[in-house]
Amino acid sequence: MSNNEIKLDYNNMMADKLGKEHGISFKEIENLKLAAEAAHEKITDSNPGFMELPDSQAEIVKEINEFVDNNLDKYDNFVVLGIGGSALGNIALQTALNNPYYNLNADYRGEHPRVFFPDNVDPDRFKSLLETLDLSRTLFNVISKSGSTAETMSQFLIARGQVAAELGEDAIKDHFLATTSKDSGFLIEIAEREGMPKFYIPDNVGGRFSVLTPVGLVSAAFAGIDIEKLLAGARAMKERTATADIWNNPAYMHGILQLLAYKKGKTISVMMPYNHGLKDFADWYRQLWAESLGKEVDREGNTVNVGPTPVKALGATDQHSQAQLYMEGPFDKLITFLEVENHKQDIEIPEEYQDLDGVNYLGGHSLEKLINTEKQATELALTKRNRMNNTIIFPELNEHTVGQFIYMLELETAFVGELMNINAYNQPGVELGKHYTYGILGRENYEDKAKEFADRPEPDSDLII
Ligand SMILES: O=P(O)(O)OC[C@H]1O[C@](O)(CO)[C@@H](O)[C@@H]1O
Repeated sequence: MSNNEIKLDYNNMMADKLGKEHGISFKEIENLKLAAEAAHEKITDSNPGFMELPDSQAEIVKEINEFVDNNLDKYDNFVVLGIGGSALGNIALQTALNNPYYNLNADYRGEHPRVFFPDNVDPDRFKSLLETLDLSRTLFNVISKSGSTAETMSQFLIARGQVAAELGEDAIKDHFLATTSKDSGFLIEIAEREGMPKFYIPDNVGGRFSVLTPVGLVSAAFAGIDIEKLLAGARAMKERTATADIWNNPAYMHGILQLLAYKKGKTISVMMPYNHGLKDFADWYRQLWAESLGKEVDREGNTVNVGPTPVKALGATDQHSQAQLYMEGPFDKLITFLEVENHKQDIEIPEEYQDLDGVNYLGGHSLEKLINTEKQATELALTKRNRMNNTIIFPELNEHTVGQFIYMLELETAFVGELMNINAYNQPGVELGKHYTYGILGRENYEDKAKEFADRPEPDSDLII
């Protein structure tokens, strides 16, 4: 096992640690062996688009790196306009792999631009960003697979309007690039009309599985992240997880444990990194898990209404916010810790106040020692209370380990989808709310939704207090 390999420690999921009621037996895992083999076969046969990415991106990586090299000196700011799968992976990569103060400190950035992910359509947040940036030194990457997401297209229209007003219509092509489907949606049409540079999202890769396509790779490369190493990490995990042998496949084993936990009533899957750099990967995981596995019907069309609820937490911060609930509340959670053995930097706690025993024990330790000890202490405390927990261990946080992690979680999601006999690649449940918005805002062909909204029952004022 190489030093740069992430590992799964699932000791604290097992019945010998947690007791029969709350733990999992080897037999329960073994009983899923045949189902796992069948799921493995289905996945390998259908070969979902995300599985090809570690091997198929060499050309596009070259193209992205060339584009970045040719454009670095033109921009001080790089802004991602996108939401959901078109933003979360980008944010997670930036938080995990660049210095936390990258945007504030030119020494950390070198020749690379500041990066911004407005993500939401909160007017205060977006207007303030545009007021803050020098638009003549800003490149916007408009990312939308469908090319029609209301939030992203609104952000684009506003930013486009301001660039055109300040710098002229001819400047649009120099300040916007489009990352979208090659053959469908409105964004590709706009990009062509404007002469904007374009990167394509493969049709067979869904938004939440797309961080290793230009969706995540372009902003990462602009921010100085080594995208070849990222893909090499994904490739290493792809090789490791090519086996149907659940005992040697961390993606499948984590998936099986999550499924067994769900069946035992632990319907909440908490991801809790003890490393601030991984906090936005817990957010990325939330979308991946929720949209993929939260489904009304199974593959045969039977109503099943299934799906674990993914929750993000952060150690040590949430020890002072959530730990009470995790320790003593309902037995409805499985906690996956993310631990980084060697942090990028460390800092020693000075030895002061030797006469104060509530403070003096800290001196001489480092913050890495403190945060990793707190993780181990929380892990033991939870285990003593028969609370399911397991850990994905990163030897270090770097492109290679992050690439492994992304691929592992994506494969795990696809695998659990197969075991649950649901389609993990669609998200029909998000449409109705979008359609009401279209109708209310006057989009053509959504008049029935506008009418349904207008005709909705008046709220009972007695119930508004
Ligand atoms: O990339 P797009 O098409 O703008 O979609 C953004 C997000 O919206 C969703 O379709 C949900 O509304 C997600 O699945 C997707 O990641």
